[in-house]
Amino acid sequence: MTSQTPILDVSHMSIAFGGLRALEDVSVQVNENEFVGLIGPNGAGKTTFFNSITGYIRPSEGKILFNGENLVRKPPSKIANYGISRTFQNIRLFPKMTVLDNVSIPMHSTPKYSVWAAMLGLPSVKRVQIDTEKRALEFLSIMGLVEHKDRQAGTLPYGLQRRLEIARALAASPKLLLLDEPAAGMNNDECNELIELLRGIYKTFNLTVVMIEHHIDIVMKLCSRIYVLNLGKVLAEGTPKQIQTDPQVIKAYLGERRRKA
Ligand SMILES: Nc1ncnc2c1ncn2[C@@H]1O[C@H](COP(=O)(O)OP(=O)(O)OP(=O)(O)O)[C@@H](O)[C@H]1O
Repeated sequence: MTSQTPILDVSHMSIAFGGLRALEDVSVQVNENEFVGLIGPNGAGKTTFFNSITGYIRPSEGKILFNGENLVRKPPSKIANYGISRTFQNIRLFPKMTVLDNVSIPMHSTPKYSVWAAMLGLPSVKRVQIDTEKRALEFLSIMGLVEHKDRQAGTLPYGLQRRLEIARALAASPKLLLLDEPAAGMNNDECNELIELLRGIYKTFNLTVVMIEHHIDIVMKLCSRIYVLNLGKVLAEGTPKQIQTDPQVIKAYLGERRRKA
């Protein structure tokens, strides 16, 4: 890692659920424009790590700095406004709403008009709504979803719902995008398409990305650096090559996945 100030600086963070230490003394630094992987066995604490950054779980110890701002004790809505968006392991869309509306909603989180203007139906409100729809369609186009724009989100095949989740996260204009198992449940072809899509949006939107993923080939292809969590602790950190050849990582995680593959 270079010596620049990290955009995300998590230091000595611990989280316990009753007697279970889900995270223990975890320190993770991510530089601007990095694409970082977070891997590890089931129950290692990866999603808990995302939940703490996004304000869903409060750490018992440690600091979470984003662009120098301490996120600990801040509510999820405020953290989202700082420029952190995420997707969820269990897809969280509005299933009864259209695909287009699912992407438009995050753009309304900071409306560019007053309540009065909206109530009076002023032309400025209409203009903002047209702009919002145009931008939402652009995100759908990037994610290959335009042809499905009028469908109810819940009726999309699983792989497309995952893509829609990413489009939604992008619509909030994040600086930092947290992807929680974006390839879960996808077949090989879908995984290959996802790699290209993620590579594209990472470059186009100048993003910083942290991705949890069990498909190791996806992590190895996209990430320049990887953290490995095991039993709530950072087991290793390094380049894909370093991680793939680390005996501790092979023992705790990669060996098991290779046997399954
Ligand atoms: N809200 C909660 N209450 C109690 N225990 C929890 C809670 N959330 C997570 N845990 C526990 O904390 C540990 C870490 O869970 P976490 O979901 O972060 O793991 P993970 O690495 O994301 O696993 P997976 O790869 O299976 O998604 C697990 O033992 C889990 O059962």
